[in-house]
Amino acid sequence: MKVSPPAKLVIASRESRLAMWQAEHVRARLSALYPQCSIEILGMTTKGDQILDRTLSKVGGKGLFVKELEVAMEERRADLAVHSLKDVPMELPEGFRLAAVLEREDPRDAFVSNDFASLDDLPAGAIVGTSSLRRQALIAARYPHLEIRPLRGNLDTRLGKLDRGEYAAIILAAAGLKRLGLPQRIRALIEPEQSLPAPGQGAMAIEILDGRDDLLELLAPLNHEATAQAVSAERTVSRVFGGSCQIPLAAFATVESGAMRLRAMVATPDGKRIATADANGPANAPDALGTQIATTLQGQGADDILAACKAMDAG
Ligand SMILES: NCc1[nH]cc(CCC(=O)O)c1CC(=O)O
Repeated sequence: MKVSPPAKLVIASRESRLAMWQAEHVRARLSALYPQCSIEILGMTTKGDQILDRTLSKVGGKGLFVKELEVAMEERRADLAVHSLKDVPMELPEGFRLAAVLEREDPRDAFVSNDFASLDDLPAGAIVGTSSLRRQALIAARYPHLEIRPLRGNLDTRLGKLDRGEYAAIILAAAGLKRLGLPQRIRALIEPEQSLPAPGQGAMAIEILDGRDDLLELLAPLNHEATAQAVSAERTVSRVFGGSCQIPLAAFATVESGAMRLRAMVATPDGKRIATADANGPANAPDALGTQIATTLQGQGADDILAACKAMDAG
């Protein structure tokens, strides 16, 4: 069936350079599919972008990056919103849904430094910047001699702090650096075996108002089935453990010829206690595999680990 697009579509996006790149990417793909449709990008600042001084988890979490965009869709100032899936809450607010998940970029974490080639090369006491509890726990577990300090802000801000010498090295998502045309900043890619990615890392998602079935059809060609299956399993794991970014949690799925491999991890922020799980299943039943992995993690004491995280957070 031939889809007929409206005369005009508006994409809501955060204003960071990465968010704008992603919105522009979606705009270009939609323009190629629907050349007669005029597509605009509505850039906006979210609360999450404004809060740079506190741990995000303490002030409201991932929802802070998407709320303003959702309001724009509710008020019909925008038709769709483009997000880094990693920043999208596990449960969307009522009235919204994901319409498409785009093919994943490199899901790995990247080691970025001006003076050192890899984590292995850092001397004792070297300062590593990351505000991700997942990255913090994984580094603390393998490199207890390094000092981890918070690092917030958009990618350019973070790179600026590294370049001013505030850190010996920082850890960033490879996907963001590649999209911004900064792959040369990556000194080493950290394999999933060493640093298991966060749920959804490297994937973009398009969110719409529930009920905009006109858009669903229009956006369907942008959906990448294997990526959608993988991130669905990853997000199920996160959902089982409360879906917050207050706990160090990783979940990473790969799909090949209809088969999925899902790996997941929960840890205490100091990396002293870690539960891991690794399982295979059919790619077309991602939620079942996600639930199964979560159960395995629970069998390894994940709930204890989470209780310990909460106790540390309160203390
Ligand atoms: N937490 C912020 C965030 N959300 C998405 C990305 C990068 C792109 C992606 O993972 O899709 C980043 C930066 C980072 O983690 O370094």
